[in-house]
Amino acid sequence: MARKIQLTLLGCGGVGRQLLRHIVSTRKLHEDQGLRVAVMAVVDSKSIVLGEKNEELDDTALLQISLAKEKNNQMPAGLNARAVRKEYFDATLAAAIRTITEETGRPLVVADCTASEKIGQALAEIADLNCCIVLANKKPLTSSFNVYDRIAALNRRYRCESTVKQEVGAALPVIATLNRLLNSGDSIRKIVGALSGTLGFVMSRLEYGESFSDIVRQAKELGYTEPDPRDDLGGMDVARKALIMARLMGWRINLEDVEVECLYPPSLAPKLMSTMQFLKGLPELDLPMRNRVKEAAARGCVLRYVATIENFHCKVGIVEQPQQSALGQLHGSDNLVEIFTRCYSTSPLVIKGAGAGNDTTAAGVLADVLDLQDYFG
Ligand SMILES: NC(=O)C1=CN([C@@H]2O[C@H](COP(=O)(O)OP(=O)(O)OC[C@H]3O[C@@H](n4cnc5c(N)ncnc54)[C@H](OP(=O)(O)O)[C@@H]3O)[C@@H](O)[C@H]2O)C=CC1
Ligand SMILES: N[C@@H](CC=O)C(=O)O
Repeated sequence: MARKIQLTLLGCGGVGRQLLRHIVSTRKLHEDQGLRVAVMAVVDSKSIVLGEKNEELDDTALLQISLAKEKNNQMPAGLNARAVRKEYFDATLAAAIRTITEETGRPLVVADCTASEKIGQALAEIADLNCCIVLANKKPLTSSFNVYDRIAALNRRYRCESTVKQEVGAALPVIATLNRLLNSGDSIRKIVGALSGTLGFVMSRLEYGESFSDIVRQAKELGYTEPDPRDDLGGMDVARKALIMARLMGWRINLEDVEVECLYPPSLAPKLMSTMQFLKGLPELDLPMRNRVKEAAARGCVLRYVATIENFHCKVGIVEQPQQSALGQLHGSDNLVEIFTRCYSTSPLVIKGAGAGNDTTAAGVLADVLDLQDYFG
């Protein structure tokens, strides 16, 4: 009898849809390992789809959901499912999760693949229900300590590898590495990293003379950017990743404490225009960016968007790097993290690999879900 990991998926956008496909395509692999990922519910911003009679959603339903959300952003009609409730509110999310755990009498993994800020409160309530939580969404871990502490209290029953290094799959575990270092009593002195697939892609493409606005558009098409690319270009996405690492080290700091360099002017801010209007306005940044790249090149350097975490301070912004340095050599959406500790003092522990993308992020989420298998008897 296979060990069943019950899962509820929150968010069925680029990452969530891909996660459903990964779950279906890895059935045989997991079966051979005596495991089954049983998707009990899929939730988007408007509805929740639950399996019939507390049963999991079957693979046909999972693929139908993934396809329909991709095609027209709607949950499909005529599913073999118990309920599709419209007008779904975050306030009822924890109640729905409680019902699933009570009715099935089994624990549940809740995977947050939304980009929602508001969902943090519901996740904190879900954490109180003793569920396991997996996050691709960085916002719940970077908002108030009321939410953070309740999720963090789950200890080994929450996983967030995809928030920091979405490409981990199973290969580049930054969070797991930090946890191992901390648990072994090593002290982390400094972390320096290029943590954004989008900004890595943008900075390295600028070296080939492409225009800033074109590269950003490509990054969006490739699924590297956040739903609103201003989260990336404004530095907030990198700031959140830095904050997640800082809080993991026990620092009681907030997003406002992170020093952030924003790459677009206030005239293009979200409160003034939509994402589409922003993309249209981006060419005004082409020339200043081109000049900045040229000036750095005259000094034998390239531009990289770097996070530095040191002495209870996090800073994210563009830094000129010598072309031959490890950061200067990064290409495309590759990310790189250098961790300096008592044990790794002169030669840092380095983690490097391919950057953002829905496929790799979903694989990272799935790896985190499977990592929780010991909680499912
Ligand atoms: N793409 C990448 O490379 C990486 C992404 N991430 C993170 O993964 C997360 C998902 O990204 P992505 O898939 O691109 O985002 P999308 O915007 O494509 O999808 C977000 C999904 O969340 C749903 N949603 C929004 N609010 C709620 C809510 N309150 N309750 C339930 N569902 C909700 C949306 O519903 P609806 O469909 O109805 O609009 C949508 O299905 C983000 O937090 C991102 O930062 C992390 C690492 C890498
Ligand atoms: N937009 C992010 C995606 C993952 O966090 C990035 O570009 O790195």
